[in-house]
Amino acid sequence: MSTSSLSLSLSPRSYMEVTVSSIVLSLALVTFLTLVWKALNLFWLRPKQIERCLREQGFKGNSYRFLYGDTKEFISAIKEARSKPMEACNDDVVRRVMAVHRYFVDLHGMNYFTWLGPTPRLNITDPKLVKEILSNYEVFQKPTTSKLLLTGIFTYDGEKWAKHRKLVNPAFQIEKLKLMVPAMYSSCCEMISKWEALVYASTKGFLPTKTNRKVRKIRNELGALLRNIINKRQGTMNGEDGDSDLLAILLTSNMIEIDQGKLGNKKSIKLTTEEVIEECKLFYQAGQETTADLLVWTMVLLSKNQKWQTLAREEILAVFGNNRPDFDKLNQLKIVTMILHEVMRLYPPGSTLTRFIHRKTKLGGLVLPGGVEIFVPIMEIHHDPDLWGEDSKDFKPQRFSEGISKATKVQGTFLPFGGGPRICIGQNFALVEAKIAIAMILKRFSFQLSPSYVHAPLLTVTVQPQHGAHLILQKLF
Ligand code: HEM
Repeated sequence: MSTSSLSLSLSPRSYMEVTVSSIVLSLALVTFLTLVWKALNLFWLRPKQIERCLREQGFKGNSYRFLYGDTKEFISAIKEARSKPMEACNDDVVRRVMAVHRYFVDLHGMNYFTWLGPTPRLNITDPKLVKEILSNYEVFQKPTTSKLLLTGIFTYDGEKWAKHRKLVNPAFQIEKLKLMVPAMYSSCCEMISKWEALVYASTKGFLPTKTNRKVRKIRNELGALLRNIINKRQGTMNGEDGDSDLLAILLTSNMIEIDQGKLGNKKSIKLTTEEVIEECKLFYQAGQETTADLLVWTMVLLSKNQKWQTLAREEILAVFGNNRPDFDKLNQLKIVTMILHEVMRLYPPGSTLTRFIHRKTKLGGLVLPGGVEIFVPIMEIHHDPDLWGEDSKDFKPQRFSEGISKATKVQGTFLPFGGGPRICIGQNFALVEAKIAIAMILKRFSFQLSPSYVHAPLLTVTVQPQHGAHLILQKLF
């Protein structure tokens, strides 16, 4: 039978069915091949292309391995750090806290890149480049990984971030912070009363000690401080009207007027109540751990350096006497401020900053391909002897005696709160809270490390003492 006689024998209907099914088949094949191509591009060709580009610009790193990247190295470096005592890290805090980073520095030098699966992560420590990254928030955006953990202004980008930041800013202005001092004070009072009760209990035989001492694992209570302050209905505590907690202030002060342009019309915008609550939840997450860490490391370092503990206490007594800490006098706490800065230099609660570039970007003399994550190791920068001097690993608050700018050889290298337009919105809040807490603690107690304390700083989300902070508190009067 000839072909022409076969085609003639098909009815128009069955001819259409053959055509439709072949179109469907072809479409399915094209879709499948497109997906395969996309996957191949995403998981192989693109990473390899980026790798070539980074090597051409002088960066070193492992060759990209399909899908895994450097995952195995990440896991084993973290495991090893957790299991080792500080002495095994040559007493180098950075080596223990930033184990993965140091592993790659040892392997490739400071200009290295690693692979988070198929995403390359580029280490940048040059202060000029860091400044450029932090200033240009529209190009250097927050990576998706950070968006998995948090929501709110911490993770937004572009216009949404700008709008939220503008609306939330007023709640953190000095005038508003002043209103929060009573809430901070009463939260600290609650914590200190608890500690006093425990110390008192120990003298009644609760702990078989002769003096009124008690070993406290203090970090959890310090963490609870911020929880109270964010939503503590102060009401009329000091004869003041209204609420003075952060949530209330945010709800009442989050309205701004924006100019509509030519006609000079003004339009008011504000966050919805849900958005305000969302932001407050973020403040718990972003502020609680970080501030607790600042306080806990301050107590650990003041325990190790009794001279500074005494100096700080003397200053606090000279400034406040028997009165409760008040906002205007907090500025007079020069020694306490130096101590807090030095603690955040050595143990920055957020030890790294990360950004993501979506498209080809110029950075200093480099041209980086899109799809690269940038990694700024704050703790490494804070411990760099070229920036801070040969004594960079030592606790020396006096380096901040003439302010931050004179403490370092290169400006912009003290980054506990990040930098640029996205600098920590809660930095003044955190410092006021920390000063009040430290002032109240130092007035009531002296403290030292317990023999059971093991110095083991570790990076979880923030830099924390792996086995807790075991301190012996002694009531002063
Ligand atoms: C010692 C305490 C604190 C430290 C060390 C700290 C550190 C930081 C750092 C390093 C950043 C920048 C992150 C980045 O650029 O990727 C940041 C941002 C932020 N922090 Fe803090 N923080 C502290 C306390 C607080 C507190 C108490 C709050 C709120 C009550 C807060 C709220 C925020 C928010 C909302 C952002 C995002 C700002 C934005 O992207 O515009 N932080 N913080």
